[in-house]
Amino acid sequence: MPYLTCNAESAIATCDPHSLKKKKKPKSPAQAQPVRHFAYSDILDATNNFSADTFLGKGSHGTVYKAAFHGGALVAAVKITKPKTSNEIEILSHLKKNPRLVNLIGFCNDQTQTNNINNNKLIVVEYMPNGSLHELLHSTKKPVRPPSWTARVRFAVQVAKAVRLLHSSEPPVIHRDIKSSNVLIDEKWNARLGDFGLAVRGHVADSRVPPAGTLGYLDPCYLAPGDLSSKSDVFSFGVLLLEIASGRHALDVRHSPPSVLDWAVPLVRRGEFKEICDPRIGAPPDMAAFRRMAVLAARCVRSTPERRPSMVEVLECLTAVRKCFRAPVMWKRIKRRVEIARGDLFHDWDRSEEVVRVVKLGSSSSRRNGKVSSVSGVEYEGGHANPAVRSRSVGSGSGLVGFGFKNRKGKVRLKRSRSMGSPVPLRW
Ligand SMILES: Nc1ncnc2c1ncn2[C@@H]1O[C@H](COP(=O)(O)OP(=O)(O)OP(=O)(O)O)[C@@H](O)[C@H]1O
Repeated sequence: MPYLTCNAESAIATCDPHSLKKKKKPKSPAQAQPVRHFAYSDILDATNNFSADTFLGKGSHGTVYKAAFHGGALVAAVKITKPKTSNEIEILSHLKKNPRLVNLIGFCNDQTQTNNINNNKLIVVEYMPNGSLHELLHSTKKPVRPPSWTARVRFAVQVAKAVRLLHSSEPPVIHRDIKSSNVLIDEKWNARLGDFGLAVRGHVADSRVPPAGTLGYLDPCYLAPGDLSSKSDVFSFGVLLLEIASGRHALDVRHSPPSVLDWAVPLVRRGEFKEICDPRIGAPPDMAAFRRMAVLAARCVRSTPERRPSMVEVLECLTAVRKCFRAPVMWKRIKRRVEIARGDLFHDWDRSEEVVRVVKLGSSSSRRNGKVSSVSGVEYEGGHANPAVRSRSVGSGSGLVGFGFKNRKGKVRLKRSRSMGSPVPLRW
């Protein structure tokens, strides 16, 4: 029987039912299929001529439609993008299909036909029916409830698995655009990493691609092609982890500082972990495990890339955290009582209503009403009504767009957003 220790002060012993050997599940149809070539006419049929009711969404590089092939026997997502598509096909076709990725099903390079849509190539990927992690975390639509702690940690582990897989493939793949809107949720409510439009394959030292990524998630040390390493993905993952823990956007001008990173890392350094917890669901029952997760996130965003953990270490740590969160209910109850008895519990999460009930110390200090400073060069989600920054990718396989500024010769140069700041160096 394996024993799991969360930390020295609150060591708990748990029987770990998850370490028991699981039966290998049969592969999903998409995993078993080779990459297919689609005729443009089939795509037109499947998307009903790219009709409005098949429209799934629009990113900074293109549009995505839902496609039903063979009378609905195969439901997929068709992405029409200009600069990113070829790169995405190239990257995905070299990766083994994996349940943690939004896998490639096929593509259409029917030159004569696709001329109708400005020479765009089309990529067909697995359809993710439950939207993105960004929508789950930040949707204000009722009755959408924010994900529970168990679900959040599960999503974090699943994304970490996806990134570890990319970094350990031969040659390694660096995603360069890890963010909540690129984490899609499949039919079983599992997270998968998608959008490989900015990904780079091969040995990094050879890479000459200009820096690219999304404001708020972009590694501030990645300023030139030679700076790229897998640790840039680790940085973006750290920001994502803070977003998952706090429910705050990576950048949100309603807050000061607007960057989740600039706000959360000092709290981690001061040991104010409960302040980081998403107030909509309150502190998790296992604060020791949460602390580990928050410290891990802070280590991922360290200002020195070499001092950031590898994705192997990140995954190991998150897997341990997940086990604490999945500890049998009886153990959780006992631990919770101990925490209450010693005054360690700040919030009580009433599961039936999923509302935050303050048990001790009155209400938590508000972190939503801070003075807001503006962030230059960022786009607001849903126009001016919502000042949360819409996290759009910048740059492409061929150049950096949007995040930089044009000099007199018209060339785009990288501009560091003031709102990003550089992460506070950590001592642990
Ligand atoms: N495989 C898919 N299944 C279902 N919906 C998808 C799929 N891929 C993308 N979408 C949806 O389509 C929309 C646009 O996705 P896309 O990847 O082009 O842009 P993005 O990630 O939102 O932004 P950016 O291009 O800046 O990274 C998103 O809302 C996303 O949820």
